[in-house]
Amino acid sequence: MRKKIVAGNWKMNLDYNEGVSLFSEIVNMVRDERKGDQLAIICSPFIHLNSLAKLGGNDVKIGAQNISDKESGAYTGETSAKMVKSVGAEYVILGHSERRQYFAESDALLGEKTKIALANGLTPIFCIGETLDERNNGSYYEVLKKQLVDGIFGLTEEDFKKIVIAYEPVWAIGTGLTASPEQAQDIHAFIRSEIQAKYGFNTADDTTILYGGSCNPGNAASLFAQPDIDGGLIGGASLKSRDFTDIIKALNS
Ligand SMILES: O=C(CO)COP(=O)(O)O
Repeated sequence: MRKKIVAGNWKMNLDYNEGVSLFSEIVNMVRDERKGDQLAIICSPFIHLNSLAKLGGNDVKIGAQNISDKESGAYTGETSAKMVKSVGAEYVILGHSERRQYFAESDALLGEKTKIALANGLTPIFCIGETLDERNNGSYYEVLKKQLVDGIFGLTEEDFKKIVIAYEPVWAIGTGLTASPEQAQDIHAFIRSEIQAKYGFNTADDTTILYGGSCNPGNAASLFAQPDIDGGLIGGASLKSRDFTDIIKALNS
């Protein structure tokens, strides 16, 4: 049975005190709303991880938004998977379009980061998504397939079973333009069929695939009602405790 997940991506927002305070609110609210088999995750900047992991308990899990592709050593400014794991984080977002676009992260690099995350006991939330041009010129299935093949289809089946995938159309991120439930379902079914072709039915059926891109309390329920959408990766709305909790509630509707 695949897990239902709502994960917040705080991106580069909130100083330390603001982060701890928002997270405490989220934990208190989520505790009352979350059903036992559902997972709430907050992916914060590195600075917050240690404190949030102590506050979250079983109600809200913690993830990072990036890790180094190296184990350790003379890489000034980098943070390793082992360091992230050592403070109690369990997840890491990899392949986010902002990292692909602004930090030139390639599929090959992301493949390395995925392996190093898994080797250190972190669960990657691996993002893929097409740009507006790629949507308009009809190349998006090809683009998404390449991101899957070059990024994560090199994993053994045992490792692949541990990861979470997020479909985030770049044109929907932070724009207020959400993919319609039908558009998102179409892509999620496509992703699942590619996983099935590579790893077989059971692995495909068990893989959690999240939708991300202007997901909010008003549209979450109709997205999550689609058969291949298993929850969301939430940017802006994860910075408001009520909105984030309402999106978790939408998993039940
Ligand atoms: O990038 C996202 C989550 O990773 C989505 O961001 P928004 O929800 O702000 O569109």
